[in-house]
Amino acid sequence: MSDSLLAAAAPTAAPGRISSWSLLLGNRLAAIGFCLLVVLALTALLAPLLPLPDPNATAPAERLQPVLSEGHLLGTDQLGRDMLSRLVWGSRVSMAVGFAATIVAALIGSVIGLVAGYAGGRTDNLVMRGVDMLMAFPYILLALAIVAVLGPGLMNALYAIAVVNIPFFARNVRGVTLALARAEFVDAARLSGKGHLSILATEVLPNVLPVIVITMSTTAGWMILETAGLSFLGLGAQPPQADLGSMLGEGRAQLFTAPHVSIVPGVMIFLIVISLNLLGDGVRDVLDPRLRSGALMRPGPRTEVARNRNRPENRAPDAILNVEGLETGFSHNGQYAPAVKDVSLHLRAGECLGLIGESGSGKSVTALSVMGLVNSPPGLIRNGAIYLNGEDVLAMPEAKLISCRGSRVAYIFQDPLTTLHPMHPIGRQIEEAIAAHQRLDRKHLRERSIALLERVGIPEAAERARHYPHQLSGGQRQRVGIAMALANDPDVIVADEPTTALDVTVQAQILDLLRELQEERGVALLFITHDFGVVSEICDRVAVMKDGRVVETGETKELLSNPQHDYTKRLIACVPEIGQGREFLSRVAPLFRPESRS
Ligand SMILES: Nc1ncnc2c1ncn2[C@@H]1O[C@H](COP(=O)(O)OP(=O)(O)OP(=O)(O)O)[C@@H](O)[C@H]1O
Repeated sequence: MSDSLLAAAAPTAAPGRISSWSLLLGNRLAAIGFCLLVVLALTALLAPLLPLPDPNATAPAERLQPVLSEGHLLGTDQLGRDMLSRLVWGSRVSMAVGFAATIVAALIGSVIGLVAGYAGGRTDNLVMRGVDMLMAFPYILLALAIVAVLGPGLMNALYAIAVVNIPFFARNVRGVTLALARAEFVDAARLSGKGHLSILATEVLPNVLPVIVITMSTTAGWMILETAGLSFLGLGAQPPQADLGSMLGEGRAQLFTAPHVSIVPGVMIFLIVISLNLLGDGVRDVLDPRLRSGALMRPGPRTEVARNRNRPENRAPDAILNVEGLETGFSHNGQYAPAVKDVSLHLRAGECLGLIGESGSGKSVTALSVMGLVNSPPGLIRNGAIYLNGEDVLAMPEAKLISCRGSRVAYIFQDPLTTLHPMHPIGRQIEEAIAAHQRLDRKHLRERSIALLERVGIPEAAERARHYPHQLSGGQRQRVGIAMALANDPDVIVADEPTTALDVTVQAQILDLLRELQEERGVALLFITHDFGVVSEICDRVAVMKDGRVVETGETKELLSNPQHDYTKRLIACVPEIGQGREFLSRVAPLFRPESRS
């Protein structure tokens, strides 16, 4: 278990607000980049105050002194000038030009990208073709051409480098803006009457900002290199003024006799660029709340399990799946908060257990914990045991757990459009699900996938197998999801609100299909829902969850006719009956006011 998760397993702390600053410095690499950059930038800024010799004062008698020679810490160059002094003054020039060019390119490029991506259509086409034309030239050739027109000199090098980098910003920002311009929260802002400028500034820009910052951080280093390149070619800093590129250029002739003359500015360029890149990554993480919470990090293959978890041994002997004392939570910045606590459930072969509760009560976290599918980070199973046919899933080796997914426990999710791959035909996706666990040749895979599609009620299955998810209706897609879950004859199917996104008639058909399949194959079904109507249709038993705990369990009929817990009573009261109308609303609304909640 990683350090952070060991920390997470420590006593629970209330999640507090952590400043962006401490988050940035908490990222070790970003902190190193930041400290390095501060030291380099301060040294460059304070160059006039430092006790350094004149960087341009030549001393032919002292030419090419080695590093650590008397009076010259970094030696001297071919004209006897002090390398340390030239390095500090040269870094000052290179950084100033690199940063200034970055800001100019970022400002102009981002505005172009924002306008093109937001406006779309013709404007986008026109603007982006212009940008493409700029990008079509090799950048160094373009920079050389600009300097050739404007004449050599540092300012002209700055303009040239800013211009050649504008397309990178424009392209990156335009790509993100294009997707954002069609996002629902932007539509909502439009509907609320906001103008284009205000939408761009308040809705789009904050989401694009991390992209701008990360592009700035990577291109700033790049631009310092490009400035150095132009100066190296004699088109940037003009003698006797030093910048890192011109120092490199001057050192070229002494590469073998006095390598320090080129190595010293080379190392400095490396340090500046690496510190910028490290800091840029850290800043991006702090700016994006999803990265900050770990939500965009690549999760591990299974949910982390605390080593010192309580592992209850008691379990229902005839159950195929036992969840005992499960506690799963999430840790952010070392602070752990449980999402489900002390959850115990059991499920027998051929039985359907409903898991019901309001949104956020912990149903999905419980269901995903069964196969270690809660993303870690930030997820952590801190306590409990999950027995599948008597074997503790949480103690299984990783390879075994992965092989159980789909073959012994399969999942059906709410929205098959997000779980089916949009680029592959559905038949192929079912074949892949089978091939993950069974060695079959192509012909048999195809036959089996068509048989499964037929079994779940897809008409003309052989033809439909070639269709893509977007060519099917919502109900048909869910049938494909069910076919995939059945692909390897699992013992348990976890269905996480499989009918919520469907209309009532399709919902009824899917429930019938699940019931039929369950009876036919003897599979155990853990059915997650908000809806007692659905529970009464399909579930043999039901567990009611509230605030991460199971508050009541029982046979469906018994629980519906004689609920014990207040919360269950309120949930049942919410099931409307035809013809109740206003009377129903006036009866139910007060039950869910804060003062009546327990
Ligand atoms: N990645 C996460 N980081 C932090 N908290 C999370 C994360 N995922 C879920 N939670 C929290 O866990 C709790 C339980 O969430 P869960 O998704 O299990 O609810 P649910 O009962 O399935 O709700 P719904 O019916 O809306 O799907 C919620 O409070 C949620 O905020």
